[in-house]
Amino acid sequence: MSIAMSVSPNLETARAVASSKVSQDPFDRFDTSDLEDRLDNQGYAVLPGLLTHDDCDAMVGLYDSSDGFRSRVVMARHGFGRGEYQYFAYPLPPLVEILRASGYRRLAPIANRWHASLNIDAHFPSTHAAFIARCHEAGQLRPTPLLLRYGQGDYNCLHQDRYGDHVFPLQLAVLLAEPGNEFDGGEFVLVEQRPRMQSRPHVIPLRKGDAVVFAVNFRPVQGARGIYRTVMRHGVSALRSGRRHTLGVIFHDAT
Ligand SMILES: O=C(O)CCC(=O)C(=O)O
Ligand SMILES: [Fe+2]
Repeated sequence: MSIAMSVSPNLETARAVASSKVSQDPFDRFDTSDLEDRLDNQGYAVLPGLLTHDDCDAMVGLYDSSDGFRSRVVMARHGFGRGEYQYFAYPLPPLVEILRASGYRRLAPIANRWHASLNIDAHFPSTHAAFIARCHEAGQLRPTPLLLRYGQGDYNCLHQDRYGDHVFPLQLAVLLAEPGNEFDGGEFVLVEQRPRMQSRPHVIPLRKGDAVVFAVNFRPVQGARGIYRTVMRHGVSALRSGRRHTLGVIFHDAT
């Protein structure tokens, strides 16, 4: 039996769809200034239907592939929660690559404005290739986009995805399964820690294919006496049933 025949038809389809040339930039449908307003006002923004259901299914189908990933993490082993994820290896699937390059291009001006408002020196170049070159020069060489998989009772503890000194302050997660149909529970949660105040929770309702763009580690907030920063963490509440997958796109690479 040839190697190709031993691969399941679903996996074959997933590979074909996920590696086919992406003709349309998924961000084209969205108004960047609206995205910017929402990020400024709340530290996150939902992009409804960033990916089609077919693209979501193709991404999920990649999870069981024996190649294309650099490592697999079982969350309970590290106290990260329950469930598992895999980091993609380079070269990334074309759809992930386009989300990373195009997402970065749209978010870099916002990241630069956020940093300027908080008097942080780091300035982000306009292309993702230039930013990744900077990460690689600093020894942050390993790709960070990932696929996550949760089953009943699984959850993801509040965390921040920083992987070295070079941190791009915004990231993206795409929900690849339909709540209420493929799973219940498993809600995306952001917690915002405000200086000398109690922390504020945000539960972000997402449907299959929706993306949430959110602050990696902190965001600027306009206060009565100037701009201050709040610390952001994200996680996922426990699934009551079913199976939930997400695609995470982090723009910096890891040491
Ligand atoms: O599964 C989720 O919704 C959260 C994924 C996550 O932590 C990430 O993309 O960084
Ligand atoms: Fe994360």
